[in-house]
Amino acid sequence: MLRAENIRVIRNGRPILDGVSCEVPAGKVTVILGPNGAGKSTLLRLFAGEYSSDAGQVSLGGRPLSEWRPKDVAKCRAVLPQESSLTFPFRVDEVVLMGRAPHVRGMESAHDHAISMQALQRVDMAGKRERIFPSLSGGEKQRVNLARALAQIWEPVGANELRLTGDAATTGKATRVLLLDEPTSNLDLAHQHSTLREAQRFARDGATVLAILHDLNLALAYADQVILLCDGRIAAAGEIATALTPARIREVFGVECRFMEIAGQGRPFIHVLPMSAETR
Ligand SMILES: Nc1ncnc2c1ncn2[C@@H]1O[C@H](COP(=O)(O)OP(=O)(O)OP(=O)(O)O)[C@@H](O)[C@H]1O
Repeated sequence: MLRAENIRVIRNGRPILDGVSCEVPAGKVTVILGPNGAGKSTLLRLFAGEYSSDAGQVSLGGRPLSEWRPKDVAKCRAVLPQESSLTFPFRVDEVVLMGRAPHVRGMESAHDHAISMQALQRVDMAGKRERIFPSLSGGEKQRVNLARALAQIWEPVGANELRLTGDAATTGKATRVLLLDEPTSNLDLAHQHSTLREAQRFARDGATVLAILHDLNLALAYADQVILLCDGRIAAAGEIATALTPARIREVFGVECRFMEIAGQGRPFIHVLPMSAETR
């Protein structure tokens, strides 16, 4: 479980997150939604340990992130960034194997290779495992990076090994955290869904999954919980069915929409109504 308590982040003298408190539970998919500039990536990067806050605290598994040893946290928290900066001509399978680095002593084992191969299969890239990473398309790179993140947290690491405190320690649960910054942004329709199904599979297996999405319909299809950000503050948070409503969407995104249902399809979807000339 991840927790943010009363977070304030200031950039250029201006708060870009202010008074943000939220919980991201294990076993669920939590999606961060909000307009451009709302603070979504900033919040995710705090949980990823890439930023620190000017006030408040971020904790993982009941312990402040600042107290985690980097080598412990790398065993149980994987991050899919928005863009890959990898330009060296590594092969695809080598890139995925890098995800196993926190677990490797000496050389990678046959087990590490097997995990990397399974992760590549999950993102439908096993057939391109010998390709040179920088030569891949944007969407293919994104899927390989997802495989690397999945390989990193493929297996739960025991609570004792991670020296967990609080709830996580008393229940003896292992912690796995998957942080996804716009994981579907470069993907075709089928791979958008398979990526989020994979994230959902990890969550159902006990992992804490937090993803930034722009597509409200993908959020409705895969999220259990949402954190709706607007101007650096939380506009709504909680179960998606109660937190995401047409009124909130109007308030936060400034668009009119209807929730529609197809009989037998389970979750509703959103139909955004065309903007009138006055509201444009
Ligand atoms: N280093 C920085 N210096 C100044 N302003 C920053 C810095 N980093 C972020 N910001 C500002 O903070 C706000 C939140 O940025 P953030 O990237 O978290 O938004 P976001 O919700 O992820 O947006 P998007 O949907 O466009 O990706 C934006 O207005 C951005 O310009």
